[in-house]
Amino acid sequence: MKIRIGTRGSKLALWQANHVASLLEENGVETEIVTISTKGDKILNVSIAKIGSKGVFTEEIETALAGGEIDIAVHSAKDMPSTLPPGFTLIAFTKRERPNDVLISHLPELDWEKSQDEIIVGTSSTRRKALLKHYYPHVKTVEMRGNLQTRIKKMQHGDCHALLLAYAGVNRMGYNHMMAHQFSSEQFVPAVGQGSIAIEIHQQLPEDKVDLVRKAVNDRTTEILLKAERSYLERLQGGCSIPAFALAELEADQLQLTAGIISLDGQKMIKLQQSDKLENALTLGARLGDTILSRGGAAILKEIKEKP
Ligand SMILES: NCc1[nH]cc(CCC(=O)O)c1CC(=O)O
Repeated sequence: MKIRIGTRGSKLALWQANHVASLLEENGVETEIVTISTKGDKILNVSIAKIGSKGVFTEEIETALAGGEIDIAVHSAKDMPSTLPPGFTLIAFTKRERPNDVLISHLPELDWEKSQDEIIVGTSSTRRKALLKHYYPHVKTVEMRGNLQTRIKKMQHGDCHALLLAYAGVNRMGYNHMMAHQFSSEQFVPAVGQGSIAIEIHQQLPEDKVDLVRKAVNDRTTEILLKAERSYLERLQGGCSIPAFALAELEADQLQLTAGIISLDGQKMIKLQQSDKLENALTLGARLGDTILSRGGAAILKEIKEKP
């Protein structure tokens, strides 16, 4: 049997698609990679938060899934909205690697925490901007869009001193030598799904192909962790553009979910932790979402929506 894999064309996306292809091929499945360009790839001069619509990196790929041109789509789990359009589901998640954020810089002498000088960090993530304002108010941020390679070029041209990125992407692209600082996931709680790769399908995909893909690609533990995180995000009714964060971890045989939301100016942060049994991943996420909404989260979301 052959599985046609749809992906965006950035180097990170292609790395991820190739990773999934090798997992399938190790299981004796033939693969073909089909590259698809999305709105998020084409519009580079506007921040994702401003493009506004959910799924800016997924729409064209979903059209190909629905049309049967591809069997599965490979995405960074983080880029997937909590609610997919009707007919689409995520059927597998690769084993999550380190979920934390890192600072990378081309300046070897950058001692970023001690520096008395003004430091400019490139990022377009509302979560990262707000967390920087919260913990490191002396740091300035500049908008930074485009794929990793484009961002690094912009940094080297002087747009910023450092970039705030996911460890996973930096590691996949081989930029570890530029890491200037690693944030702990307790301080900079990651975005929902960060560090894992998700497989999306349209419901028309035959059962035997679904089983094959799940068997070769899915990591059961990661799937449970992301279920809890995504259920939290769903309660907040947000995609990757709201400054929310969540990280689920296994503690003994319990699921521990740390989640929250932060105002865009970094002033108000709500961050809570709850635990439950593994089989209650969905209700854990939903319950923590409700708690966070009622303890000020709803007000923060309202403020963000009303911001011109
Ligand atoms: N929004 C872009 C995006 N989507 C996934 C990753 C990194 C890889 C991952 O989290 O799995 C990145 C880049 C970044 O945030 O640094």
